[in-house]
Amino acid sequence: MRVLRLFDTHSLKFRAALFCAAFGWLLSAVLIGVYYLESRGALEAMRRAQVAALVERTATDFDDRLRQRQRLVSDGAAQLTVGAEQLTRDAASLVTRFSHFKGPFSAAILYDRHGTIIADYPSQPGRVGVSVAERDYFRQTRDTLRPQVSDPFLAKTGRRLLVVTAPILGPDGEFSGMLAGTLELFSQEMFGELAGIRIGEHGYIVLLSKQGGRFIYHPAPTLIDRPFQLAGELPSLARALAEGVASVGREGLPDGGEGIVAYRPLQAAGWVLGGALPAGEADAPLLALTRTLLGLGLVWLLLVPPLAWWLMRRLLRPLDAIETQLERAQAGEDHVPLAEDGVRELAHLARAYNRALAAREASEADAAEREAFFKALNEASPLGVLVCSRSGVPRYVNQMANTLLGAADGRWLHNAHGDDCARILRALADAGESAGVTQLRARFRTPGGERLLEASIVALDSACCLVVLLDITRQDAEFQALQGERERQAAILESIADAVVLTNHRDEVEYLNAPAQRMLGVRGAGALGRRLGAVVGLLEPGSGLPVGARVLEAEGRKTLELDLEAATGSRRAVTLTLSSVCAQGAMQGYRVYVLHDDTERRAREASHRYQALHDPLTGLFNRRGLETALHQALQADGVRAALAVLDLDGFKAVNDRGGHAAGDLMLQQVARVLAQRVREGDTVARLGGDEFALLLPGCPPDAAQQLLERVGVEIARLRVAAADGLALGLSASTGVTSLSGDDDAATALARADAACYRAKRAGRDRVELAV
Ligand SMILES: Nc1nc2c(ncn2[C@@H]2O[C@H](COP(=O)(O)OP(=O)(O)OP(=O)(O)O)[C@@H](O)[C@H]2O)c(=O)[nH]1
Repeated sequence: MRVLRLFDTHSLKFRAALFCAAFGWLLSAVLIGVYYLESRGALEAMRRAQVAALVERTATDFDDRLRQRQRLVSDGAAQLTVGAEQLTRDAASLVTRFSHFKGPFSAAILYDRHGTIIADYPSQPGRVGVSVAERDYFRQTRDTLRPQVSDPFLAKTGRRLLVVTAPILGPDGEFSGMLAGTLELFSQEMFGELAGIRIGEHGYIVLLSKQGGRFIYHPAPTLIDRPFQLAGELPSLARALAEGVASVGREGLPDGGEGIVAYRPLQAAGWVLGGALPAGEADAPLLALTRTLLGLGLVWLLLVPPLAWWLMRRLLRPLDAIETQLERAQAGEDHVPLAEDGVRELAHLARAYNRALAAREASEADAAEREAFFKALNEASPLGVLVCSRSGVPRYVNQMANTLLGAADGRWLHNAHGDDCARILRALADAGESAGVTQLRARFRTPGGERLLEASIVALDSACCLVVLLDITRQDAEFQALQGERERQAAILESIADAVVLTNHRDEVEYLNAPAQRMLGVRGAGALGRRLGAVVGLLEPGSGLPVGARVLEAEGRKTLELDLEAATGSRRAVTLTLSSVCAQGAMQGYRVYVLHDDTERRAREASHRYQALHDPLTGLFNRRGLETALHQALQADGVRAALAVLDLDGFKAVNDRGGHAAGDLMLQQVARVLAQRVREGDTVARLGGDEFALLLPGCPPDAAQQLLERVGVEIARLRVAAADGLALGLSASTGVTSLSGDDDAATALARADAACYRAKRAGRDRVELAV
């Protein structure tokens, strides 16, 4: 079980330890990898340097030895400045000069110019007379006249020999022959040491011929002089041969296998000295290192998890303390603050827990205090407060709730009316689904009588509801009474013919009766809540300017005549009676508008006014109309006007011959002529019979006279038909006067009338100015 707990993948310790272990593994893998690669590089470099150094050292040594011998032979040849014949003749004695060759060489040999051995020292039977004309070293010596070192060759004695040559020149510098020193290739003085040189344990030195096609020396004697194919993947050897430079690398060995090789050409002979360290030996330290690293890695692999686990346990130990504390706190034991030590994050956690603990204790104390306060409040509350389950089982009932419900035994729903009880139970069950408060009214039969209670229900949690009960029995009775009163008032208002509109303190329509709806051209619901000014226009008659209720109140006018423009755009004349509701509280600022439709009355009055001032036959003003206009003109400051009285001539004859209808027609035609000739603002009146008058404000007498003369001409052209078919005409006599400031209507008219009379007497059909 304990082991299983170790591998709890949800545990923080397990995860942290796993993370640490994984990190440790990864880090160590990276370090080991880097170390391995570094070491491999260093070992390789070291191995290459080792092989290259040994090859270089050996090659330098052999180069020195060969050069030393080349110098010896060259110096000897240089001392023999003899012609070919002399050389052949004195060869036996000349060769003895080179007795000092013994040591560095095994023998000194003289050749004639054709490559035939002519003398040797020490003498060896069978050597003199042998021809080397076809050998490379002879041809090259002869052709280049420079010292040469031959490739090793197998002598008849079975020994492997080497020849170092130099040309013998005659007095004229011609080729006379050749001096050579022979030496055994594997003598101690030359390459005999090669067999003893080792690179590491299995590494060895080889010597390759110039073309690299065969081994001059190889530790395996069977390979010596055996030609081999230079494989393409030996770049270091190829480079050493082709470019004559030293090179080192890891590649195939000339004798097969693979390893680290180094090649260095011998300058004196043009051969190539090579060193080879087989890969097996070269890589042995690397293999050992790899094994060591793998071993260490394995140990680290096994060691890291327990280490990480141990470390995490140590680091997270304060977490166990926190867990224990929290369990104790949950079990209701005393709250003990956590120690705020350990790693910083856990110390922060402990500090945060301690703060939360302190805050919780403070809020618990606060809650307890508040609970006591609310309990006291509930007991003293005029509201019934009840906490019950969703099925209505009470858990807390205050004093007032018991009183209101009339049941102290907890069966508070027992007294509720059947329907109401079911509604309350449904509301309790549904409470909380919509976050708000559910309000309903329920009737209860209590010992004190029937009660109507308003219950506000709100869910406290998934199991409990709070019910607040308010006794509204009396308010309901009052409301019912008020409702009845309202209905009565509404019936009265609906039965009267006038429009009644009630507006509130913001001038918004609160009520309007059916006549008002008709008059305003709106339906009740459409106008309610809108400002009266937006629903209907109350306009001053004549000017058409809007009139507001506040203006009317400010002017102290309660009843006045207005024009009403309805929402439909139609206008009508109304009499408005405005009264403010004299009440404090909710109705303050309310106004009642009573609108009486005055259209007919005002039309009738207008007709009367018109008839009183106008002549019905011609539509012109009558005498009273003229007198009114005359009176107004005389009252104006700086009066300046002309007044004309015009009387028709011979009208009686028109009447008599044409009949009364023809007379009326003539009168109407004359009226039209007069009305057409005057300006706007002038007044034309028929004073009676065939007598007319014109009041021309602002018109000087001369201009009036001229105007009326033109009018006279037009009147003279008028014709009406008589009964006998004849056309009847007439003329007009006119008297004109100017109004003066001293005039009144009568004197002015009399003066104009007198002028008219004078025109008549003067022969009619003319205009006379008053004097
Ligand atoms: N058709 C018609 N005749 C009317 C009306 N009022 C008055 N009369 C007649 O008009 C006539 C006026 O008489 P006079 O003033 O003598 O007529 P007159 O022929 O023009 O005479 P002088 O003015 O002297 O030129 C009378 O015969 C009236 O009966 C009316 O409203 N219609």
